[in-house]
Amino acid sequence: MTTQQDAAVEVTFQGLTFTVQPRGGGPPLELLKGLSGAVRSGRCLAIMGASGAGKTTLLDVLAGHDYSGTVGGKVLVNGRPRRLKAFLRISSYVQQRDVLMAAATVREAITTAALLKLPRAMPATEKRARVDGVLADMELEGCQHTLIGDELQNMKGISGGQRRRVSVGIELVKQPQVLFLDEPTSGLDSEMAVSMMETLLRLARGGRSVCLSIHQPNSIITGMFDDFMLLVGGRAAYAGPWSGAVDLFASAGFPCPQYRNPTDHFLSVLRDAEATDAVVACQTAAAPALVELPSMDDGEGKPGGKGKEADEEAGLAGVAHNKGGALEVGGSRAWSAHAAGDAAPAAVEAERPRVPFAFQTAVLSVRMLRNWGRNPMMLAAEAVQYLFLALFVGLVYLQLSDSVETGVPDRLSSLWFVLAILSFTPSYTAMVSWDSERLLVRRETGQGMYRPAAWFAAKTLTLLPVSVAQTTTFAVITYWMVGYAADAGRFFVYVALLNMFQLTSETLGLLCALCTSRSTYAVILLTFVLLVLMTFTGFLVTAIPPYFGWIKWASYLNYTYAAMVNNEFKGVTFYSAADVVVPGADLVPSAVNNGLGVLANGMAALGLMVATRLTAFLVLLIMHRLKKI
Ligand SMILES: Nc1ncnc2c1ncn2[C@@H]1O[C@H](COP(=O)(O)OP(=O)(O)OP(=O)(O)O)[C@@H](O)[C@H]1O
Repeated sequence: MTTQQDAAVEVTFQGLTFTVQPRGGGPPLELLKGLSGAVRSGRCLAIMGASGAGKTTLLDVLAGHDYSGTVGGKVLVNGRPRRLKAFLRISSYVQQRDVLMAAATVREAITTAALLKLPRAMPATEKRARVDGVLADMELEGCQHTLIGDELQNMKGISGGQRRRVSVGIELVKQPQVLFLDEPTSGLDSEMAVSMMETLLRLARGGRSVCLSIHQPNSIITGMFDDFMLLVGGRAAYAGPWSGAVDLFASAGFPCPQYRNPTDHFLSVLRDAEATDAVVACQTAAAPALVELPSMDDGEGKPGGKGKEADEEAGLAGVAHNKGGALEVGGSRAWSAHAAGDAAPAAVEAERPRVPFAFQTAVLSVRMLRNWGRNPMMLAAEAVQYLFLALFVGLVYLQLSDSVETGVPDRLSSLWFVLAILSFTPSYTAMVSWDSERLLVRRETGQGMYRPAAWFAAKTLTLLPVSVAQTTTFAVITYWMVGYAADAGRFFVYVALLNMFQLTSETLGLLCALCTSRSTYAVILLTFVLLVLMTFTGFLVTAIPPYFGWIKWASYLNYTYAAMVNNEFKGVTFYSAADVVVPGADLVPSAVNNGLGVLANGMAALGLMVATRLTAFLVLLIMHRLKKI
């Protein structure tokens, strides 16, 4: 795999600036201050600097990753303005944090990436070969069948170094020509860090352009750098071949002491503001080769003479022509248009998924099912929870009588209690589940691996049978233990109403989680919404103030409760202490009786279930667009 070289791609940047508006107000912050350099084919550019120097920001901007600021300056791909959408197709970005599915094995994680990232038309044997190649390249063959795991979930798995390799491997399946990595060696011991660097160097030598940020490299690792960029406060203290860095510091008056790791020396010099200014001034004057941009007038201005293929790969061929078909590669018109496009975050388009929606949904469904299969305790805990709550309700209201004095109020409160349980339980479960998936969905949809709609469809498809099984079990136990009307028709209506209700609650939990950036906020929002809705079912408050009247009509709790009460009371009789027969219909409290029958209330509940689901779907799409998930 490392030997495959489609086309050499060189990314150059000149006068790159990045400015953000601080959230707390104040003047704009310039995080990158006129940086120039190049990520060259077959070479490895290492970016170093103290914490907060701007390494991640630079990688984000170069990789075209999601950012919320204004970019200035030029980013060229093989000498031509970068077209972000096309560039994302030929490049990959491995972020600092490993966001992986804990319940997948190493091979499964890379296979899923291959299925979703590679064209559907590619034969399965070829995809398998690609996965094998990645496993070999990343030296993961020995642990390919080991679970990735997660300490927080108490799931034993692969080591930290192997996790980093899996993250890189997931990006390598599409054989990117340019690879950006944010601190690929962080958290690894020195031996693993060296091994990771060797792997990356091998990839570079295979024809890729590799750009990485790094912290505290040891001398073996620094010996592997081809090109080097040293940042200090968003400025470049050095940008050029690694071999020239020591000389530059020496010429600025800061020679590296013998036997000292040069990178340690550089960082210690840059701690002093005056010394930093001296080094930056020296660097500006020296302008090493790395900074020089290829000639923009030269359509073949790229290494290896593979300009045409590389341009096509970068998607540049189309934009390089004006309306008349004449080349406009170096023209300022074309240039400024693209620079502006890159500067606007809204224009950042992720790589388009190349596999059909149905296939994405199928792959994700299999992964979700496998996740449940590997976490039997998760499913079992939920089942036990429903079972326990059903038995609890059954025992509290065991075999209610037909007495007007006791049976009627207890029936009303038991039905309300059942709904209270099915309001909180599924919604909180959905919220917790989204919280554990949020980062993974963000990374994968952000990279265009699949559409958010495919995730939503897979979630709905896989969740539905489980929810129905859980709720139906809950309904059967409560119905017969409590002793509601012994009538098959009423029983099935009860089961159907509870299933719709459970799904709406589950969706409401997801909706609250999608609308908020943190689980804490989601809990607050969901609790508030549910408590408000529960207040106005007619059970807790009989005379609802007119200004709150509208809540009742928008509440799925109101319709479901009214349907359940009508289903239980209408057409049956109850007995008072004086043995007077009272028709059940007369015992439905006026506050609960909303004037609609069982069917009409059920249809309203169904409509709200669909509406809530659609709203959650739309919010997911909007949040994805706004890069907020
Ligand atoms: N959106 C933002 N708004 C304000 N300041 C920001 C924003 N993003 C980054 N910064 C600031 O920009 C500086 C550079 O951040 P960056 O994450 O690029 O540093 P870094 O060199 O990668 O640091 P580290 O090595 O600790 O990861 C930091 O001071 C950071 O606080």
